[in-house]
Amino acid sequence: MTGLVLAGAVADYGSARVLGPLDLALAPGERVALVGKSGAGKSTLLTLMHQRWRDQGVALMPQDLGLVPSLSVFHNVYMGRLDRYPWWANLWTLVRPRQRDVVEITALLERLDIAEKRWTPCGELSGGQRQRVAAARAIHQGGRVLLADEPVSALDGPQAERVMRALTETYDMAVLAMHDLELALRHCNRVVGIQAGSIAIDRPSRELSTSDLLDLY
Ligand SMILES: Nc1ncnc2c1ncn2[C@@H]1O[C@H](COP(=O)(O)OP(=O)(O)OP(=O)(O)O)[C@@H](O)[C@H]1O
Repeated sequence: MTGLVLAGAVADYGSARVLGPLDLALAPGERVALVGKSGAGKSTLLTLMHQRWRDQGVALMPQDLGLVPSLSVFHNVYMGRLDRYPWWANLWTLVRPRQRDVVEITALLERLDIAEKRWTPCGELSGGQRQRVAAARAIHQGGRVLLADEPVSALDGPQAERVMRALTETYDMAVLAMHDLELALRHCNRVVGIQAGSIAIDRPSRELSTSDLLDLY
């Protein structure tokens, strides 16, 4: 499997440059923690990666999660694979889900400790529960690379560990915007630190401690 390259990435809002120009290459096996203070440009960079790599098999877990509140947990997770099935199969699933999908999605929800809410509408879940559903949808989707914007920000310690493990076990390549530096260093093998729209640090996690990253904040 080959890697992915983002070259000459630039983002402007009006006349203000908020990111770049910057280059970033992602090699197979790399799980990158994107760190930096609020407003540094992490979400903007993830958005650019999503746009550039859209046809490369990208799963996106956005900061706002993008769930449909009126649909059940099961159906929101199912949506990760909507484009794999014909329209009539998707429509049928709304009314009568196929047993094999129910079994597969239930197993995934059990892994993320949210299976008991399988048929609950997402609009009736807590923030942490919704975040686990969005993680399950990203895992169910599959693909070459995961882009996730603060995927465990609403979860307590053990839940965050569980979700980070599930995400990084599923995807060979990933870029995850993270605020919890210890969690980032434990689950990602490369750290890219963003400061004022530029790359200030780009090193393997094993060479870093949380104190090395504090200058970014
Ligand atoms: N729609 C927008 N219009 C104008 N400026 C924007 C817009 N979206 C983001 N910005 C600006 O771009 C910069 C980078 O924002 P971005 O959301 O990428 O930061 P971030 O590092 O992801 O922050 P956080 O950790 O708070 O999510 C910020 O200065 C922000 O104010």
